[in-house]
Amino acid sequence: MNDFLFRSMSREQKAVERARKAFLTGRSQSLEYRITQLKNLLRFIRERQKEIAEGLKKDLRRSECGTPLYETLGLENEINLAVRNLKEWAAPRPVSKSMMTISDQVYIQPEPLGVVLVIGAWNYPWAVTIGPLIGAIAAGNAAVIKPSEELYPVVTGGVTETQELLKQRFDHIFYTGNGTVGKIIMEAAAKHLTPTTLELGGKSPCYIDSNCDLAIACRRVAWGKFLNCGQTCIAPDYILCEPSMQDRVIEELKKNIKDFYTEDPTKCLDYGRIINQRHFKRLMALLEGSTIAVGGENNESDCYIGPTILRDVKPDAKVMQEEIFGPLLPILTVSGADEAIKFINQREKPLALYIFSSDDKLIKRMIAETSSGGVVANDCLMHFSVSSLPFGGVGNSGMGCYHGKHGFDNLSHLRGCLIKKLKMENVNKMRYPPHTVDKLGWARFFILKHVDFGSLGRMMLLALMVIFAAVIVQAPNSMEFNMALSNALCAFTADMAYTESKVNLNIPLWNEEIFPDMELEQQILSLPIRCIHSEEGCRWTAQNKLLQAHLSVCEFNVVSCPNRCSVKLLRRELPEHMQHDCAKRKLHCDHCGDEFTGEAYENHQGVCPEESVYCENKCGARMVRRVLGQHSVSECPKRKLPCRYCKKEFLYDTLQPHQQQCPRFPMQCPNRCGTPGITRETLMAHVKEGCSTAMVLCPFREAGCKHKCPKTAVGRHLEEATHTHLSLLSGVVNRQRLELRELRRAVEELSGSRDGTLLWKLTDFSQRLQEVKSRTSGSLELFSPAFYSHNYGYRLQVSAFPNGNGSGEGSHLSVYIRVLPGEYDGLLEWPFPYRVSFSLLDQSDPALTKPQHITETFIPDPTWKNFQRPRPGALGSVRGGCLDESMLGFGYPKFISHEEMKKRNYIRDNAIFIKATIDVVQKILNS
Ligand SMILES: NC(=O)c1ccc[n+]([C@@H]2O[C@H](COP(=O)([O-])OP(=O)(O)OC[C@H]3O[C@@H](n4cnc5c(N)ncnc54)[C@H](O)[C@@H]3O)[C@@H](O)[C@H]2O)c1
Ligand SMILES: CCCCCCCCCCCCCCCCCC=O
Repeated sequence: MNDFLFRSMSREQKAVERARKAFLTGRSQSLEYRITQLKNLLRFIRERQKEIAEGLKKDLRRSECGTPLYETLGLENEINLAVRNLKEWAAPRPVSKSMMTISDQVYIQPEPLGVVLVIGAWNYPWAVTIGPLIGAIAAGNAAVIKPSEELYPVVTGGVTETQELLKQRFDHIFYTGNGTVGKIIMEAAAKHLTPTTLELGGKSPCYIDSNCDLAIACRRVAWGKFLNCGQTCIAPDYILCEPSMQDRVIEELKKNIKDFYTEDPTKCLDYGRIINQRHFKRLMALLEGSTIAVGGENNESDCYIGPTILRDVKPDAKVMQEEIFGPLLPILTVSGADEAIKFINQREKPLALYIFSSDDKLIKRMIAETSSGGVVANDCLMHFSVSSLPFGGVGNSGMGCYHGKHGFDNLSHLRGCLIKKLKMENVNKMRYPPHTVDKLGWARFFILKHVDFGSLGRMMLLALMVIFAAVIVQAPNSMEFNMALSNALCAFTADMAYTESKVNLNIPLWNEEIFPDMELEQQILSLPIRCIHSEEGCRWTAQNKLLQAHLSVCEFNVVSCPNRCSVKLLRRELPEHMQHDCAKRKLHCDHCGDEFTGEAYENHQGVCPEESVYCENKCGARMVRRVLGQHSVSECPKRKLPCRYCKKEFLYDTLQPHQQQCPRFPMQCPNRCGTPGITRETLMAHVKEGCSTAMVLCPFREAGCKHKCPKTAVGRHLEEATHTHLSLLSGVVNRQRLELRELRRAVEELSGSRDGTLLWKLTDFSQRLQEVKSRTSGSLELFSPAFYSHNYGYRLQVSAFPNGNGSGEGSHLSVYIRVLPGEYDGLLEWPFPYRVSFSLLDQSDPALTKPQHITETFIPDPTWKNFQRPRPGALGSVRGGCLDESMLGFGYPKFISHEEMKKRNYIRDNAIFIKATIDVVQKILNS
């Protein structure tokens, strides 16, 4: 493949391409290679046990022991089994021969398929991914693995990536998951005619017969159902029992739920959680319409659903319409086994069927009259752990199977092999034209006879065929032929008796009588022959009668291992087998000297306490394994230890340096104040703020107190210096008052208008008027904000006496204007020269009546003192207190009478508006 093409491929294409390329090198075919890979896989599982269990704890809240118990131990067993038996599984498998193939080699040769795609699910992610992988490796395949995205989203990707993967060509797809996706997988596989294994699910029924020990049955059902929070493909989905048993079944299940998971399963480490909120919601919806007998507690945020039992569930209830895959256990009542069988058969074929009964006949009958992927009597789930049983579904629950040799076979192509020689053409003549009745008779004989010959029998038959061939050629249709054949058979059958072979030939002999022919027998036995294993390489030739003796020593003869390990192999392979492979061979461990069988030795390897090993922490130390534990825990400089203070883990030799910087390291206050719990990271703050002996400034430092004393003496200082602090504070108040005044002035400056118009609103008018009227002396003058006659012009202010002053006092509203000291006075013409107008605005609605404002206008009297230039430096307003108050404003003491004011809407919402306008000549405005 050229580099450019490879780079332009998708991630999935690349993975498959890489696997295929590796497969085509042929290296996965050698048994040694397969065994090494399996052993590597075993080591990986053992080394990563902790991480594997931790991952599942996070996903499913599986307890730490749950994962080894239900997943990885089983995988270890599967690998050991494959390693032990691979040679036998992968060897050619001789099959029975017919007369037609008696002299041929006929066998099945398992061969690798190529690249297998394994798609796993999330509920037992290791069992359903690595399990098939073991079969794939053992069978000599390459494999691409796609675990469920629930577990490793970053590594694997989700549906899109899987679908991309499915576009590739595989030699087998092994899918575990739900049936809907199963159909997608099959459809994709069909494009390349890829064989597919589908490990699906379904509703696995559990029939509890009235004839059984209910306490034990319910204990086993409760275990099988609530394990992994019910998320087990073969969990009992629902119970079928007779109505009279229902209450007792519920009571027993309830008792066991409590025994396994305590009164409060939320706190029990052995009780798991639902994988995600989507499934949580799905399960909660399944409860609709059913009666909860036990449990039902739930918490969505924690994905928790307690072990729940539903009673009197009807077949059409929601919970009975799909695989539950969660901790809900419906009970349906049936009249007995007949109805249970009918109920099961009316539904899709389940992945598992559970029957609890003490009646063996009933168990056998239920097995005979139903169908399911697997069946277990008087227990749940346990068939999954029996490697010799095929594990898989049927119909809707899947197709194909695995575990042990079944996985090997499923992922191998079992190739039929027939190897003939270009000889014995005379025998073959019976199939060549011209076809005759005699030839057909012989063909019938050769085709229909299936025999299992021992080696000697085979040889005899061969002799028979030689004779047959000779005769059929010379006298194909004569008496002579029949006689010769009969004689030959007599010799043959005599020999059979002698060898005690089980050959039972029922050859059609045209009803002729058979008689012994000693001479012919001798002739046959004296024939020079080659060893029956000559094709395999045996060079032995001698008289026929010596064959038996030869075979007992022939290197090419198949023999059973004398250790009774059940392996059959060529005699010449025996020494090698007995020395290296035999599971029952005796071995001494070089390290501890103990004796083991081969099988036990394999398990002993890697764990022998006397073997010298390097420290796993890579500290370089070497020691016997026996002391490794002690070394790792208490001596190894590379062992990990948690810091006593911050609890983070460090290598032993970096712990010391860490503690010199650890932020949680306990420290003493340098002032020796004795405060406990100070750490390196809090020390600075403590010394600065918390330490009782640290020198601190007086709290009145902002007011000007310079006193400094230990924190503990602050109280005394505060008592002693009350006077000083008060006078400092009054200074602060005065300063702030001045600042406030300054600020107010600045605000007024900014808010006052600069276009010669003031619109001034006086609120609460009647209250103010009332207030002044009730006073015995003095009047109330209200001041407008200051405003400017124009930009850079005169600074002015209007004042009003609500109750009047001078001649208007008590009867009128008086209005005046004042010239205030302003910023630009030095630039202006003096005395103030511009015409001034006052208006009291009529607030009537202009849409209803034309407003009639009261307006008075005057030209300033140039002799009036207040129209002269104000004293420089006297900036401010009258209210600011900086203006000479003797400088009276100019205006109208009788601007408008109180009576007049009431007539129209001069007062509205208790407010009046006074408008003042300064007529500045245009020339000034333009300048
Ligand atoms: N027979 C068994 O051995 C076995 C084991 C475990 C689970 N199950 C069954 O699996 C089901 C639960 O698993 P799940 O299906 O929820 O697991 P899941 O969601 O993990 O899906 C299974 C696999 O299918 C892939 N997938 C999902 N949608 C896909 C799509 N549209 N195209 C291609 N691939 C897609 C996922 O990536 C995943 O690898 C249950 O029915 C259970 O009984 C069966
Ligand atoms: C005598 C002590 C033996 C303990 C052995 C326990 C083995 C338990 C086997 C449980 C099987 C778990 C089912 C896993 C199914 C995975 C596929 C489906 O979801």
